[in-house]
Amino acid sequence: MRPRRFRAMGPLTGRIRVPGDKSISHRSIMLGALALGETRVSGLLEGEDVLSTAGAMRAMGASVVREDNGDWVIHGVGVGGLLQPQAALDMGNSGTSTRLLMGLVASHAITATFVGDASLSKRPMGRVIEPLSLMGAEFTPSPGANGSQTLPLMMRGAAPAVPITYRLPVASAQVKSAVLLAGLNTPGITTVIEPIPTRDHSERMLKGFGARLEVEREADGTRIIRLHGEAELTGRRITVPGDPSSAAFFVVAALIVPGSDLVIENVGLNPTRAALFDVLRAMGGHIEELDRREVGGEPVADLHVRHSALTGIAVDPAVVPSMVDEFPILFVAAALAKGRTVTTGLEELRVKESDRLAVMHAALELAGARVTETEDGLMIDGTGGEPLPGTPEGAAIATHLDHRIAMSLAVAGLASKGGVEVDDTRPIATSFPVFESLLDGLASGTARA
Ligand SMILES: O=C(O)C1=C[C@@H](OP(=O)(O)O)[C@@H](O)[C@H](O)C1
Ligand SMILES: C=C(OP(=O)(O)O)C(=O)O
Repeated sequence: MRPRRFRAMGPLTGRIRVPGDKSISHRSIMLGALALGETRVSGLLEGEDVLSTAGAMRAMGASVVREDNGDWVIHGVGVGGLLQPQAALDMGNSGTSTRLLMGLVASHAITATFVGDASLSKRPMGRVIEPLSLMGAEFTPSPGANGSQTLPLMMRGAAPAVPITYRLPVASAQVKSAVLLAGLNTPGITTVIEPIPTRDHSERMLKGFGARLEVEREADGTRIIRLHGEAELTGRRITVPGDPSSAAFFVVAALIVPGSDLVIENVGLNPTRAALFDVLRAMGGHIEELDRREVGGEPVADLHVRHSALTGIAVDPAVVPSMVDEFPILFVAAALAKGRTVTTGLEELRVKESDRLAVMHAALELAGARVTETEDGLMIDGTGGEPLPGTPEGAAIATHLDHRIAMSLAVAGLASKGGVEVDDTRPIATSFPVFESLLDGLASGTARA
């Protein structure tokens, strides 16, 4: 464990840049590993989750190499060409690696065992086991596994796999992507019906690599995604935009720390990801988009954020999929806002790296905030801008191997009287390895002015 007390510091000013998007980084490596020829990725997130994906793709035959200039170069095996891994695939803390790679393995004639850390080993895999079994894959729980739907799991892919039409029972980009990736090496057309739109990086990137994929939108917003199987993918150049889910921590920090005036450069603003910024604006946050442009086929802007007086709101549950990872940090903003913030429709937060409703409830209360937990959300009565008391001496926030809990409470510490003690900062490296150095740079005034 690596504990740390995060304390109030001066205003956040200057310009920073956050690392590459985690979702796009995973997919760059996976699709590059299935393509023919070279894929060159700049701005790849070098977080532990993405490195788990890189390790697995190497174990299945792809060459994945980091060059001295920071670019990552991938030489793929071609769709259908994945090799039998010689050892269990260690997915660490990463749900995205696990579920998407299960999709890839499902339509190859190979057997793979997936293992993960204590957090990942509790997360539900039934949601991918169901559609991938319909496609022909077979799953065997390892002896001693806790039930049949959690890691460790052994799976045997099917070749040829069976194309399916699958309606997503849960709004999940990971499940959608698992089925689409399995469809790549499946004869015929694999169809995913998505009643509630989720992040669309897989669709954008599959097309970019040359797959035939069509998206139809129905009047009620349902998306029907059809992927033509036995695809041929061709290597390409990818520039990964900055991760909005990482930028979120510094956006909220600048909003709640008096005097702050911060520019966060190169933030991905794909509409299926960016709802947090709209919610914070509706709460009174000054967040301005500068120089809107396209990077790697994704909308990007620099965000100019200034300290703001926030007001609590009721968050529309319709936006949940487009900010699903941002609720822990939104809860921190709510704890500093004037009045009550009400969130609903957040059942999925209970099956992330931790139960993010229960853990944020306990964490914010320990830091002195007023929080009520419901079945599907939190209600938070904010301080109206007054700093939180902070965690008492000798008590620490339990982060439960969840990077977003650790970073959210670190930000809460910046707006506290006595500081917030986080029990373990190590999980931060899964998605945002330079989080603490960026924060410390801002505190010491070394961020670029
Ligand atoms: O597809 C992806 O890259 C992701 C999808 C989301 O998960 P779900 O699909 O389980 O909601 C998100 O929470 C995760 O951080 C990344
Ligand atoms: C839920 C997350 O990631 P994953 O599902 O890939 O572990 C996250 O990064 O917040």
